[in-house]
Amino acid sequence: MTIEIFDSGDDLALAVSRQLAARVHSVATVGRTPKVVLTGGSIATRIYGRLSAENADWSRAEYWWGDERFVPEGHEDRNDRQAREGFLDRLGVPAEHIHAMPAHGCDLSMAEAADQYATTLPQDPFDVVLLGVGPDAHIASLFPGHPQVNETERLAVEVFDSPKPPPQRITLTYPALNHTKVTWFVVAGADKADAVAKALGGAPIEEAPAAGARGLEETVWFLDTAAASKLRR
Ligand SMILES: O=C1O[C@H](COP(=O)(O)O)[C@@H](O)[C@H](O)[C@H]1O
Repeated sequence: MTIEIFDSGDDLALAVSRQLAARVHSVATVGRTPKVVLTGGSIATRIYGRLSAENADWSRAEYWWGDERFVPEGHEDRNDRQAREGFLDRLGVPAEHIHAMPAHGCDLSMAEAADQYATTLPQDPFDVVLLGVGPDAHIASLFPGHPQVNETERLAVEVFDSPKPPPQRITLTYPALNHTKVTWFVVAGADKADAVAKALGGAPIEEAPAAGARGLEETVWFLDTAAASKLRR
């Protein structure tokens, strides 16, 4: 596990966008399809806004989400809308490479929608899972004290009572999130400092869900100085 600390959120976003471009390029160069799991959240907006400046064949990659808000398609709260507007649409990524989670109004119950999404996940590990972290140390829509953190069978599950609005969501679980070569946490801001300190300080997943995510080959915490400010040196 590695921690990289940057002077600002913008510096962090620049570094992550460059490293993601390099990763996508290196996977594509050996003839594989890069498989990337996207996150929602504030720092993700800054990262996505920079990706078009990086020279990678973004259209070769396929994209999934770690979690999604169960609101209608195109709703401003959708994590897929954030990524589509940030880079997927701008860079012309083909629709068949974009594996968005089902939306409210899709004729499936939330449980059915979660199970249906699980069928879209690849058999091989993801190449990169990006994870934002909330001030309560949640990742994706795995929240402290919620039963989804203890799910060991289903790869995607429904959440009816997210403490952060909107309450209805679908989230990947640890068995899916951790089926990845690389996990990159992306965290900026002083309001995340306690969460980062807890997750890296060995708190149980029930208290700090971020503590339970890791890559098979690499786990990196990209932090700005504010988010890193409560880490013990
Ligand atoms: O609701 C969510 O929150 C987290 C973190 O968001 P932030 O704005 O506090 O950075 C995000 O990782 C997750 O994907 C999203 O649905």
